[in-house]
Amino acid sequence: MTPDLMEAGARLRAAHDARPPAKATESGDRGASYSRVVQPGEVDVTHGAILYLDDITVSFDGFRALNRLSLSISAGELRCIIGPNGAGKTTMMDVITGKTRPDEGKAYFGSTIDLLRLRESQIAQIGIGRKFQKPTVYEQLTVFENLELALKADRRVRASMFFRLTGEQLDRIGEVLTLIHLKDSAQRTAGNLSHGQKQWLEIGMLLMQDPKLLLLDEPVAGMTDEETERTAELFLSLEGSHSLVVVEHDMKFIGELTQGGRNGKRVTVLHEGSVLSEGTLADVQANDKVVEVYLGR
Ligand SMILES: Nc1ncnc2c1ncn2[C@@H]1O[C@H](COP(=O)(O)OP(=O)(O)OP(=O)(O)O)[C@@H](O)[C@H]1O
Repeated sequence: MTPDLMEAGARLRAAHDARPPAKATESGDRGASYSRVVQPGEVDVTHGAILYLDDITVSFDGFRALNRLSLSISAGELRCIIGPNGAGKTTMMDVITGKTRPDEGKAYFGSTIDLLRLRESQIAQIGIGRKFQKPTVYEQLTVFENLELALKADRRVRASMFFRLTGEQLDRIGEVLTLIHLKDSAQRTAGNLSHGQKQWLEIGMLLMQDPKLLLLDEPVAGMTDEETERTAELFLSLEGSHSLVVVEHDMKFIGELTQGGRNGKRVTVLHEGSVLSEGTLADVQANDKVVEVYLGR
């Protein structure tokens, strides 16, 4: 590994650990009484749900960004979340990933892991990966190096200094390169990729950490039609082996996601911090309240 790569890894880890929660009102006292040891990769989905939010409320200076939000995502499900600007979609992701602490409610990963007792870095380690809207790849590194770095992101700096890729890990990088359509670009500098390719690379970096649940915030914003279609194919290929929550405004993309893959895919419409409607895309599009919210009637 090059010194540059080691430094980048150290910076990534330091930045990750240093990030404070936006609101830290309850993690300390709630966690103290009956904490459990979190084993990486261990999620109990025997009851079917991989994510369970119950009555979550988040207030900012008295304004309820989330208002008693309840939502359940099944293991292996691909769930689309839509909603007008300000509906609370980003705040919901922030609660799941530990960036924002709710005032009230419960958030469970599987049936046993209480997310509200974990720090942001712990939540990432137990298998919840988040893709933000803007791609944040290492522009000066190659595509391959970005994926290699993602493998090491959860290692301590000292361990990563002596880290060598095993054959299995090389195979995994190869698999991910194929999945994200960047096999032929492995040695290209990430800064030279198109916007869509950078988005795929970042999704690939998440996949390197083998998340059980992927949270994807407006993944196709700024993509061409062809890139959007390929992204839908990619997500559909992950359905089943991963659980995906996709927040998106692009209804054509939502249409592609709901028509492909498993049948009966559900769409959740958020409005004013709560679930306004949930069902198939046809169900929610036919719902009068949804039409009213979107068309302002
Ligand atoms: N840190 C904050 N302080 C004050 N208000 C906030 C904060 N974060 C979010 N809000 C408000 O909470 C509401 C929900 O915001 P949020 O970003 O979750 O909505 P969204 O559905 O993701 O919107 P968009 O589709 O525009 O990204 C908005 O009215 C927003 O202004």
